[in-house]
Amino acid sequence: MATQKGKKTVLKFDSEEDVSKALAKYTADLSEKFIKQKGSFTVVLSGGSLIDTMRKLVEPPYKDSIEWSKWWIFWVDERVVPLGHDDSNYKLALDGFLSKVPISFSNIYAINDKESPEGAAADYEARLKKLVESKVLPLSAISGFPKFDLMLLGMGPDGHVASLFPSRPHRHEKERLVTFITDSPKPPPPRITFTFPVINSASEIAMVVTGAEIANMVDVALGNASPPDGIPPPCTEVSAEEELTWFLDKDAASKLQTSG
Ligand SMILES: O=C(O)[C@H](O)[C@@H](O)[C@H](O)[C@H](O)COP(=O)(O)O
Repeated sequence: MATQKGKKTVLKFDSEEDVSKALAKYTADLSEKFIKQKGSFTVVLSGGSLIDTMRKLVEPPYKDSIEWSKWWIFWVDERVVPLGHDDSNYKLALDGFLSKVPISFSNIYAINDKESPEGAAADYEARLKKLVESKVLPLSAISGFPKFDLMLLGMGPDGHVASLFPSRPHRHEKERLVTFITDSPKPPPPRITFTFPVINSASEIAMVVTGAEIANMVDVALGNASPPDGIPPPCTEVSAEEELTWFLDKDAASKLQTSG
């Protein structure tokens, strides 16, 4: 069984606008590569500022050049609220991205918003397992967990990624694909989230991080500084099977050494 993990690249840009441009090109290039390789492109979204930073992807030239019909969309985490609620990551992505491009509705994996957090996590996991059976999602030869082509992640100032928070034990979940939380420190409290075994089985991961308030945690995440409480936060655990690429604007990168 293969055991090799992928590489890490840190890209720094002068502005958030430049991050947005580079992220669009990166995503479009990966879309082309994976569709050529395997006929589909599985993309996992986050909530937060990511969707706004993806705005250049739905503009020319990418809007017209990407083979949107081959895309499959998932969420690395979702707030357990009705899909039409302003807190919903699905609604955020629908309004800012998905409604602007011709991705097949049946390829968009929103959560079941009629379920409890526990039920929604179990339901999402069961649907992922069906996609493994139908060969839409391969299994990682390294971990044995489903392997997505691209995960687009944000990070909180406390070092959380997805809805895996520093002070919550579910960040250590090693068996489940999807777990849940009812007391998220970032509102709203009820959420479901992919677990680290699934996140770290992705071929490619983009960590998209902008703004000065996150600069100290970027320094910790990249191993240049110790965490304030001595406990490595979730962002330090992220790795991809092929490549983890950090997209930072000048403000987010402001605490890094020039060599970082
Ligand atoms: O549902 C969520 O809250 C997100 O998926 C979450 O994990 C987000 O990515 C980070 O909190 C960063 O958020 P910002 O990009 O807004 O800072």
